Amino acid sequence: MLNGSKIPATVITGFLGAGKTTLIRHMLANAKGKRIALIINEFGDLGVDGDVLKGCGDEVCSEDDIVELNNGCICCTVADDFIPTMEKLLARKDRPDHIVIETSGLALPQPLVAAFNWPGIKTQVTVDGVVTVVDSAAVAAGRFAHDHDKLDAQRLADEGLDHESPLEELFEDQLTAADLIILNKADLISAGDLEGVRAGILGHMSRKPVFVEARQGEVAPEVLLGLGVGTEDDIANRKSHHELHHEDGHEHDHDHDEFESFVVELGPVGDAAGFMDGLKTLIVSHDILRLKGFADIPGKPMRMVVQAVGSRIDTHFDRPWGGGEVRQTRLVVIGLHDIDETAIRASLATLAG
Ligand SMILES: Nc1nc2c(ncn2[C@@H]2O[C@H](COP(=O)(O)OP(=O)(O)OP(=O)(O)O)[C@@H](O)[C@H]2O)c(=O)[nH]1
Repeated sequence: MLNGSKIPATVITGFLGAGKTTLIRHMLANAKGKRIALIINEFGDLGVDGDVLKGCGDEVCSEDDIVELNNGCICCTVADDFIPTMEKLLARKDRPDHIVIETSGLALPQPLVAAFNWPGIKTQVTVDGVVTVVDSAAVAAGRFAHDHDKLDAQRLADEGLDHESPLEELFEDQLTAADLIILNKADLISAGDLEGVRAGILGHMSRKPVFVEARQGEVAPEVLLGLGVGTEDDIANRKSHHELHHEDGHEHDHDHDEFESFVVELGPVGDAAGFMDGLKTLIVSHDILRLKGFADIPGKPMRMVVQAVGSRIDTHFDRPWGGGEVRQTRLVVIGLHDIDETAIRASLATLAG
């Protein structure tokens, strides 16, 4: 098959809460009839992103076109999950015009992009480009720069491990793979700080990808789709820390054991405002990296979406609870491996009342 007739696939990566789902929602709402298939991978097993996207009501994102892979990070389940999913997608009679893959915020894009070199895939699909979404406000606040001193000390003591924090390493690996970098959340910082973020990223890179600034993931689909890079042919030049480490002869599996996630199920939240205040304190005191899900607020016909990235919390009511649907509060919590799950569960139960 000629290159021109391959289906283009865009890989959207970026750390937890950077704005990947927001970017995809905006893209779908503005896709102008282009038939897009979505593959969504999440670290926590609650499937919030898929649910948010299915709830958007756009014609281009019918439920049939959304495949959720919630069985761990896509980079570790390429052979078992991703390849079979792609094969099924390609076997469909109504093949999509474009495939968009949202990786989990903890995934390394490299193994996923490399999978496009698998024989059954390479002849039919090409990676149009890797888009890395950056939470510019979090970068400006130093979120990815040596902020986990305890863990760093541990790693420094262990000769077998890299000497960077897991957040910093992952952030760099996701940038290393990028063809296009979206400096998202530009609304939260000054123009000067945004310039600082751009310069800081550029200073760490040997390649020079394209940068686009964004607010609320608002990037025109023509900018995101149609990069035409064929990234699978260049992925060997964009190695992750993990791959470089292996080349040095170290045996250290990339298995996400530096991060932990769990789902908390609660009853109705009596005092929504008090709950959010308490949540903010809890997030800071336990260094929760990401918390998201849905809450049942008594007296409200709609379910409330809860989105926390660091101590920033957004809430909104997205849709009415369905007729046969059990009203329930369900939150996924993600943190570093030593996160105190028992204490967090107990505090959340107390806060919900
Ligand atoms: N202020 C501001 N908030 C944003 C922007 N983009 C996204 N958000 C908010 O950030 C939160 C996380 O956004 P998501 O799109 O869910 O992020 P994500 O990268 O898909 O998150 P994970 O899949 O959990 O890694 C949500 O509350 C969004 O509304 C932005 O440009 N500015």
